[in-house]
Amino acid sequence: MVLCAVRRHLLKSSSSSSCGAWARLLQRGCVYSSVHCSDQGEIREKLQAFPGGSVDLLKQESGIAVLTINYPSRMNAFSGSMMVDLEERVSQLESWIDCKGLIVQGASGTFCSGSDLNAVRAISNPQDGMKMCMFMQNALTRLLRLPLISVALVEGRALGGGAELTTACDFRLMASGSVIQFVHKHMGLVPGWGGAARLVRIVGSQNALKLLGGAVKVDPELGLQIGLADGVLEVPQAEEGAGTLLQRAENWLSHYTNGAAPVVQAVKKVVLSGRELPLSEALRTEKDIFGTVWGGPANLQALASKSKHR
Ligand SMILES: CCCC(=O)SCCNC(=O)CCNC(=O)[C@H](O)C(C)(C)COP(=O)(O)OP(=O)(O)OC[C@H]1O[C@@H](n2cnc3c(N)ncnc32)[C@H](O)[C@@H]1OP(=O)(O)O
Repeated sequence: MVLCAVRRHLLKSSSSSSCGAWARLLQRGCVYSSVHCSDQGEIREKLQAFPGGSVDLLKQESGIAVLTINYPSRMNAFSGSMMVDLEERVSQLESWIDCKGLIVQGASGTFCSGSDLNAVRAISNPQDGMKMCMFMQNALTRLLRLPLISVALVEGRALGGGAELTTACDFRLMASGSVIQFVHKHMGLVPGWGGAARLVRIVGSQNALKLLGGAVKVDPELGLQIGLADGVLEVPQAEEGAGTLLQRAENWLSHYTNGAAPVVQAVKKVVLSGRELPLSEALRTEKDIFGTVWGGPANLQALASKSKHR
């Protein structure tokens, strides 16, 4: 119910800024609206029965947030309570007015090894499996639709649901030695957190079929070649200091997040509507979003500075 209220608030504030089509797109953030509202409590309760680890959010003054998947003793696998945590962190990001960027990373040198297999074994009946899948589809769809530019910083392994999580970000940066692998077939599964639908849009259906059908290990070189990776970062040597990989990722992301928050957010919104809406609706949405930045502070400042684009 709380989540529904947040969403209503978001929709209201989006509509009042004359972005009706954008508001409708946000509304689509709930892939399964019944999951989002009425069944939410029941699913949350079931997921909370499998505790462990956490998903941590650090919002920085720069407008860049860091989301950390944190369960090192299980290679950052998602326990049930971490799925609920993730959804709550996404809600917090949805209501962050000054957001510009997000880095999604794993704790302790590895990204995420998918679902916690202990929880998977305990909820292996199809009904509960589908509810978990719908919950994660909703959370990850809302993550991808945030009005900010997101990047998955993949260090170590991103396996199964962890590989799916990388596709819910706008970009993927692979650290040297890292691997993204959709291991689902080896587990007698297919992606269920929306990872297949998103993968097809990122690498095309031929490559997606190869990656899923062959459970291919994607290293940084292959990642760049097929467009799954947007960049490769060298893992810094120990003497260079802790946290340096994250700093490198922040530097990389800053090329896209420099500038005023409303403009960065508008960039993401026009791209998202272009990708998700039919052309006529996307054009109308683009016009509405254009209206929110035209004559705005960043636009007026740029006009006053007589800048040349050399
Ligand atoms: C729709 C979602 C579908 C899914 O995500 S299904 C899950 C897909 N993921 C997997 O199957 C990953 C299975 N794990 C592995 O392959 C290996 O543990 C992995 C990640 C390559 C790491 O190998 P190693 O470096 O040799 O380390 P290790 O095996 O000793 O693991 C360290 C501890 O972490 C645990 N762990 C790793 N992945 C886990 C998982 N997904 N769920 C639950 N526990 C997991 C592992 O059991 C081990 O724990 P412990 O030290 O034996 O208590």
